Amino acid sequence: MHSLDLSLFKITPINILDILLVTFLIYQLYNLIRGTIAVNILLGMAVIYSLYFVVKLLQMQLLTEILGYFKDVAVIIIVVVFQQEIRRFLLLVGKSASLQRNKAWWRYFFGKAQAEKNNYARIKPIIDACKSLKQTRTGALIVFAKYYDEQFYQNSCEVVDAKISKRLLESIFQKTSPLHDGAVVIAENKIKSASCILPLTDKVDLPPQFGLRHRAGIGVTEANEATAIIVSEETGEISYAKQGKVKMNISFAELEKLLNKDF
Ligand SMILES: Nc1ncnc2c1ncn2[C@@H]1O[C@H](COP(=O)(O)OP(=O)(O)OP(=O)(O)O)[C@@H](O)[C@H]1O
Repeated sequence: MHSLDLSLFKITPINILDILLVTFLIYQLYNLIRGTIAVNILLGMAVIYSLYFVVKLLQMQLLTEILGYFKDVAVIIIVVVFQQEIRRFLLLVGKSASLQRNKAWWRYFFGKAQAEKNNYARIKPIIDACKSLKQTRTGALIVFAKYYDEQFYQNSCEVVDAKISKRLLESIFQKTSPLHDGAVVIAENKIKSASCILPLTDKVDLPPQFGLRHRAGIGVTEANEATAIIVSEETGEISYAKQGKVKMNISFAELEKLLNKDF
């Protein structure tokens, strides 16, 4: 009599770690594509994939062959269709880790209080500018890029490369300024560029009052390791976008906290 080979079912700590890591990766992937058009594309691919197995089972040769071609190039299709999501995922895995490390070193050498004081001096002109933009109902989009990807930003931007100041931010977004259309990008503690045309998010579940400015603010945080402040021209409300998610109508105290953490 044959005995059942139980070695196949042996669960080792490595197997558990493996399963946990795969679950974590699937969860991260789900977070990245949740609410985007990518979910529909993924569903479409799953339907075609299932169809392939059904027609193969039914021995429908012509359809099996046609769907088989599709199955063979599925990896290429995934890379092309999901390039934004893959880019975001890789950025998430790689760059944030090194940034956290830099912050930790700074705090280790100079102490937490000094680090926070230093940060407040950096973010104060931005908060002051937002206050004034809100008051005058001037639309604005300010992006904080953790890494200034020259190729990504410079193609569609005017180079500024100036010290961050309230008055400069106000002047850029003045309706009569030639640079007011588009976004300002702040990186490496400088206003690096203005008038940037950014990728729009393809999210379908956004509030109806969100137009192109909000879509661009969210879109840039999906494609890059960046956060964005959006000041609505219509309502003066301030929104904050990070990793494709947006917090609406935030207070200045909240904005300060968020910038302190992210900038
Ligand atoms: N791709 C883009 N990248 C950066 N900025 C953009 C982009 N598309 C539009 N904008 C900016 O958004 C402005 C138009 O905003 P729109 O009224 O459509 O947005 P909104 O989200 O409704 O914001 P608001 O509440 O300020 O009206 C443009 O004048 C331009 O400055």
